[in-house]
Amino acid sequence: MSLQLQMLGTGSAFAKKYFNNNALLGDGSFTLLIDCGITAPLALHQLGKTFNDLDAVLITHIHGDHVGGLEELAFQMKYAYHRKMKLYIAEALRDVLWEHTLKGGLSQPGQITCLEDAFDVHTLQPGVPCRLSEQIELELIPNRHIPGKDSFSLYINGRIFYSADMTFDPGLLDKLVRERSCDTILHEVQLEGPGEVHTTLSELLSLPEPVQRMIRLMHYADNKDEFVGKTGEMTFLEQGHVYTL
Ligand SMILES: O=c1ccn([C@@H]2O[C@@H]3COP(=O)(O)O[C@H]3[C@H]2O)c(=O)[nH]1
Ligand SMILES: [Zn+2]
Ligand SMILES: [Zn+2]
Repeated sequence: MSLQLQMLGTGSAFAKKYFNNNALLGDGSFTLLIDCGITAPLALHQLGKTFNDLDAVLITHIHGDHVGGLEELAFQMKYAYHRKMKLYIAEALRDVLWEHTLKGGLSQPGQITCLEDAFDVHTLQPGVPCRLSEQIELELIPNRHIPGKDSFSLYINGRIFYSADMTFDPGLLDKLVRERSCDTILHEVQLEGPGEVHTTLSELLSLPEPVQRMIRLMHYADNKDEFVGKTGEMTFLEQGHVYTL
């Protein structure tokens, strides 16, 4: 069963050539937006789409390049399209998203006073697969990104790993490939410098070649073209292209 992946953007948080690393994942009759960053409204517009073309949005963690477009999404759904967008979010992120990110802009006494007034909220528990559509099942995997902040990777249809933002975790990748039938890895990459809160290209290059061949790189800096041909067996995802997974 194949899925379609179209990256709204493939850029790092500070990239200017590329939009924020947000993705459209579709099964033909259902479209999920994975993360909705600051640039998501413009990126979607440039692909000739609107928020009304989406069925649901999922948030991996609370950083502007992953949640900064949610206020516009919620307002457009309420005042232009007159419906609520389904929001899939880890239970651990639910209150943080409202209290620390969205409340200031979205709240309107008597109209929008909580996250549920703005979205059709579906909370997810890590490790518990959730069926989003006939052909999309998704599980949250807690990852290490910013110490002390919750953040999650995604495991889709028991075979596709979507790292979101995370530090290098070769043990997790090895386990997914060896024990959980993983055949596709969509992985963030920091091309230069120490990883700190991300996974570096040199760390990914230490993985066995068969694992590298499963990896498509995303969340990269503006100088990505300098690294074409220097990524071992791994290839770059390009924003806007439609991939069949
Ligand atoms: O301890 C920290 C926290 C953050 N940052 C930067 O801020 C960005 C926030 O979005 P991001 O997670 O896509 O990328 C992060 C980094 O670029 C950092 O370098 N070190
Ligand atoms: Zn990011
Ligand atoms: Zn982040």
